[in-house]
Amino acid sequence: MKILADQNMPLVEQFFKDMGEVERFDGRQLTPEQLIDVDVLLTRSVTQVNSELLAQANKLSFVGTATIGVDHIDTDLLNAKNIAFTSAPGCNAIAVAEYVISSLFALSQENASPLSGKTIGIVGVGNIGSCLAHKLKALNVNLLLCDPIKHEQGLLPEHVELDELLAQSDIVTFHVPLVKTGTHKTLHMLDKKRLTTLKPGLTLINASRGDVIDNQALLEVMEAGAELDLVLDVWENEPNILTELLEHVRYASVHIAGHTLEGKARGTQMLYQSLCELKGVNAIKSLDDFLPPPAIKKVALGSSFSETDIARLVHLVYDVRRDDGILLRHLADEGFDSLRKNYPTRREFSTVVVEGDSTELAALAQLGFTTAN
Ligand SMILES: NC(=O)c1ccc[n+]([C@@H]2O[C@H](COP(=O)([O-])OP(=O)(O)OC[C@H]3O[C@@H](n4cnc5c(N)ncnc54)[C@H](O)[C@@H]3O)[C@@H](O)[C@H]2O)c1
Ligand SMILES: O=C(O)[C@H](O)[C@H](O)COP(=O)(O)O
Repeated sequence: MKILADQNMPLVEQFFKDMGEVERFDGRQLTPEQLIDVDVLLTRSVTQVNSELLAQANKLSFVGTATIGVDHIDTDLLNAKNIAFTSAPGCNAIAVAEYVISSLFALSQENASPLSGKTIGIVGVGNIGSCLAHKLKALNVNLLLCDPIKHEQGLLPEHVELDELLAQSDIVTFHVPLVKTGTHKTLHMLDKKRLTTLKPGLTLINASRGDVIDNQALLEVMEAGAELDLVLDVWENEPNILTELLEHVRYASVHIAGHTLEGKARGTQMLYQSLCELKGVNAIKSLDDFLPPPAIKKVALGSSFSETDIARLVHLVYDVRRDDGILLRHLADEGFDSLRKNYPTRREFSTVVVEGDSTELAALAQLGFTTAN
């Protein structure tokens, strides 16, 4: 079996080497010719899987993307060609939720404004939105949730309409898929009209897809003096982003919110599990077989613990300002894709064991840390 995998997908050889011959490709440069005689194609988000790419795919029986977003895949085409398809729902939910929490604490610190008591609106309450909501409940904030699809399914009675959520929140964070048409389309969900009505002081976080916010319109409202705190991980037209927007953004990163070591590796593992299921073989390999130990393994707490201390602990594991600095200093000389490819290792909160008898231990466990008395 010939397996073609994106060069930025970790642990492919470890998971798949017993199932076939593994070859790597550059996600943005894959050509139709490279798919001749290939049985399995494993991608990340930058490869457009469409009729043009599959024109010469004579043996392809399985396509997997190690991402939750599937806007780069023509799933109808795969269906029509009887090619099995799988994505990796939830693989990076923890990573993105931790990116948002790191951003919230960084803003709270820099604005000298405690997080406690703030109203946070979450738009899109799927894997990421619900993981984030669960973690935020540990932090004494008010939550507003917007997901009309879940609401229609009877799964989110507390759903708040987007415009009401934007008006009532101090911070709004987007976790929707990119949907270009239909009643619930998310393309330019924040268009010029909505952007001009946002209240001064609002924090906007986008770690979903760049096209959810009209970037040109955002630049125009910022240039016209809008007082918004912007945290942007995703951009329209990646990798050729609107660089003029950067000077208006508090924390800017290169689409890495989901790029913890665990988040990316879980995506590979989920594709391995799906292919094993399709081939009727036991999926005996697991992430624990391959992940290295973290640099910081254990932290001991004192007996009294404040919000500032939780922020310090979060930033000990991951401070979003590290990634902001990398983008600002190196975008021009390295380029967007290269910064993503060479992203420094980031681990999840759960890799750190927090010891102590503080009453805050339960909150830290809910945030995702491993705790021990
Ligand atoms: N920046 C990153 O690194 C990164 C990482 C992971 C995912 N993402 C993006 O985030 C998106 C969400 O990820 P997820 O794992 O939570 O996906 P998910 O499919 O589990 O959840 C998406 C949720 O959005 C809801 N939704 C759809 N249209 C909506 C609308 N118009 N208004 C409000 N809610 C709407 C859906 O009902 C669903 O509950 C992905 O599709 C992907 O594009 C980005
Ligand atoms: O949709 C997703 O899961 C994420 O956006 C994903 O992490 C994107 O990153 P990439 O696949 O390009 O590494």
